[in-house]
Amino acid sequence: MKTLRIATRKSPLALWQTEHVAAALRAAHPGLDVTLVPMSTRGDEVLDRSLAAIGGKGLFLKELELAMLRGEADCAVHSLKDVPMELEPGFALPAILARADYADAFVSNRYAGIADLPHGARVGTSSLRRQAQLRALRPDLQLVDLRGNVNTRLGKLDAGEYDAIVLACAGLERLGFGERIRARMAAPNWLPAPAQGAIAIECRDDDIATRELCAALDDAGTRTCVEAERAMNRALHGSCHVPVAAFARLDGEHLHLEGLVGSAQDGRVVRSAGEGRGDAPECLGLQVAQALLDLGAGDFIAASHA
Ligand SMILES: NCc1[nH]cc(CCC(=O)O)c1CC(=O)O
Repeated sequence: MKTLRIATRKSPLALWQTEHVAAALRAAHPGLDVTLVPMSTRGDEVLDRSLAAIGGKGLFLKELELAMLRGEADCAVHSLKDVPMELEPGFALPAILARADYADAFVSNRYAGIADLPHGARVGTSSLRRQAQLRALRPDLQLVDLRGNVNTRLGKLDAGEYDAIVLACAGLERLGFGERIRARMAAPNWLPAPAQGAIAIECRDDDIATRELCAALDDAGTRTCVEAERAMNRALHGSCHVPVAAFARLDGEHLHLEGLVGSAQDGRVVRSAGEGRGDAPECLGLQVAQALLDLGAGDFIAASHA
């Protein structure tokens, strides 16, 4: 019997997502023996500093990639929004699964939505993208850092540390916390992280057998949309240092992309949108990135790197 070992982070969300992929792989390939290889990453261990400060999202991938290079795992499962725009050389994404809800969630024990928050309310989020959009909507809010996994963040909200927090709907739904979503924060008023809600499988570029097994789970429509979003972000030198948001949807052959770049400092945002063909998502990503730069997005990007 063939076996496939999947490396995963140990957070409850990562484990849920990897179990989900493992079940789908078993269903697609009866007789395949799929096992999990749970691992700790630096991104999970260092919780007292912002992700941007300790080196960005690649931290969640590195240990898993090393395990694949050492031959201890065949592939790894990630939230695609945590995968850097430039994949490490020698690796590929043989499957991007059908996207779950892409939207963010307003979560609070007292208020129904952003508009209900009293003046100066404390809102927890460490995402620069969420901070920039919150500042643009409500300059009076007090934005407070909030790291840790989804369960930890909900725990801090319940302990009264925040009036509200913002999380991804997908992560809440997957962990069975869907009823905690007080309001969906969705396009066009509020944009998600590029690829939010999409799960990806990563493996070694030269591991053809693993690539073929995983390819059975690929969702072409999701891949098209997230390629446009990621191409836009890449062209803007997006990382977690720069507040960039993007959302694409495919309507037949037409691909629509909305993008936003914000300033985490002062609540200024620039937005743009474009339409293109579903067979050329990167072109559309570049086009919307250029439109954002023409509107002055470069100033925010330069300021974030200063
Ligand atoms: N930043 C961590 C992270 N990475 C992916 C998700 C949600 C699941 C997804 O986007 O598929 C989350 C939690 C959150 O932002 O609330």
